[in-house]
Amino acid sequence: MKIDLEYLKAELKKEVTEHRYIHSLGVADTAKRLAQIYQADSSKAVIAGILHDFTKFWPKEELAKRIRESKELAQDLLDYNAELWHGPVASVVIQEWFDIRDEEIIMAIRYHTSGREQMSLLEKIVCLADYIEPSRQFPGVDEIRKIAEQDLDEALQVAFDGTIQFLIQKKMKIYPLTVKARNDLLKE
Ligand SMILES: Nc1ncnc2c1ncn2[C@@H]1O[C@H](COP(=O)(O)OP(=O)(O)O)[C@@H](O)[C@H]1O
Repeated sequence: MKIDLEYLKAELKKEVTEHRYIHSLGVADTAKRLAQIYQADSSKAVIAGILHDFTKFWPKEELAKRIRESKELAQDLLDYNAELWHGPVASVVIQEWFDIRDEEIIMAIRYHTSGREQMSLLEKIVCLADYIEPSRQFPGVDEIRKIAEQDLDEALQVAFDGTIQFLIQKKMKIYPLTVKARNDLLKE
């Protein structure tokens, strides 16, 4: 794929904080390494990693508007945590801004926070990379990093368990796709 990564990074830098920029490059790096281990397309993994949080700092009203105006995005997102909105919106925005038309990249960005049932290999890789990239620090992250080297599905399931536990602890609504994603990984 002929996409100028330096251009994507420069555009990302204009949209996000320094911390988020470093996180995004960490996700790109980790996704690349996971793609090498699990034989996915590493150039797609890098592009999705760089761009997954592209709209993270857009105002909530703008994100909600983009979801309402989109025929591609699930409208029920609007009934849940606004933290879930930036991935789906970024997956639409990158099509317009960068003419990225690759469905695998688009879906990996769209579902990087929630996951979903029947995730593709690239979706799993980007979602897990977001959880374990080097600047992430939370209890248990090293254990997930270890599992990630051996078993992609198990590592992602443990990551979703952590997210679900976090939401329960905070008494927050759980967007059901994450539960579905987690159950699906247990079945596989
Ligand atoms: N199923 C879900 N339902 C509701 N909120 C969720 C769900 N999954 C993740 N979140 C929220 O999204 C946040 C993580 O977003 P994420 O995109 O992974 O982080 P980042 O944007 O920092 O890479 C969690 O802290 C949680 O608040």
